[in-house]
Amino acid sequence: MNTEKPFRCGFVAVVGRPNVGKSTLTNALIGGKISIVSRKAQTTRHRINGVLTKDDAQFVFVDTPGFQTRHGGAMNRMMNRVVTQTLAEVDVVVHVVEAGKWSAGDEQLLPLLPGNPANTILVVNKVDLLKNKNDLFAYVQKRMEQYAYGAVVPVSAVKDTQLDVLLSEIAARLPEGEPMFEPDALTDRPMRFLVSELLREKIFRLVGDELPYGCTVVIEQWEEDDRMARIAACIVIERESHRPILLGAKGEHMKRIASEARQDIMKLMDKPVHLEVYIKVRKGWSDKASALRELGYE
Ligand SMILES: Nc1nc2c(ncn2[C@@H]2O[C@H](COP(=O)(O)OP(=O)(O)OP(=O)(O)O)[C@@H](O)[C@H]2O)c(=O)[nH]1
Repeated sequence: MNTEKPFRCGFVAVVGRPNVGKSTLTNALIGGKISIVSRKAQTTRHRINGVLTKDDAQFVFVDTPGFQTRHGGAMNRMMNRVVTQTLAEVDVVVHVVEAGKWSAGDEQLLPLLPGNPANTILVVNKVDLLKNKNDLFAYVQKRMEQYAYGAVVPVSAVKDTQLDVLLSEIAARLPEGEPMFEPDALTDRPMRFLVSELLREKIFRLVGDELPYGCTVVIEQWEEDDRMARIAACIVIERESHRPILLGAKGEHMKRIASEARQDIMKLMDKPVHLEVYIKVRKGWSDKASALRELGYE
């Protein structure tokens, strides 16, 4: 008789209102490495945030595009549909909330959670900030009255508390199956590619709905030694009129894009990073094969 535990592999979505600690948690689970897969290489429609491979399970963390609360009306409804669909397609949903806190943003997510709650795990993050741990019980009880989560795991993503418990709760809910990715394949992606993807992600998140056409990010300078890295990145836009959108009032969009990207790149490279980001206009670049080649896109 074969008594070995079967290997499990599946998709996990981490959701929650802004600032509850989703990125911190995902990075802590993946082991500090941010792994991004090129969309072209994807075997699935989901955008993959990272993959964690253990002895008995592979966890494929996917992004949940569309969840935002700043749009009203039709836009919001459309966005919500995307979220609902993603959450219905993944194997496990991790709903992150902040210990002791519940706000309108949390409330808005409830109707989007899957109809069958057994594979949805409530993660109560930031328990390190709780003054009185006894309050946790009443807090969790309230959450369970709203939605019958399959499991509840209080954690601290920054202090690495209970993350192993969370992983085993997720693993138990993944379907049996062979790993979809080589254990190290994703972390071997060239660092430059990851950095440009990180920047693109920040741009998309901040001004994605306003920029009428996509823009591309080209890494123009890369100097690195054991102690630090100096990176210069250029955001190539198609029209001069897109520049003010990217810049924002007093350049605040660009500042935010660069500073958030820098934080992530530092985590990724595990050393201080000096990041310079500037904008270049390349008229109609996306139509021109030669321009694309020049920019490193075949
Ligand atoms: N004390 C404490 N702070 C935490 C914990 N997890 C995350 N944080 C902090 O909470 C803030 C938000 O964390 P993020 O991981 O950026 O949150 P997010 O949910 O990904 O936020 P969005 O990207 O805006 O959706 C950061 O300042 C984190 O350092 C935790 O377990 N304990």
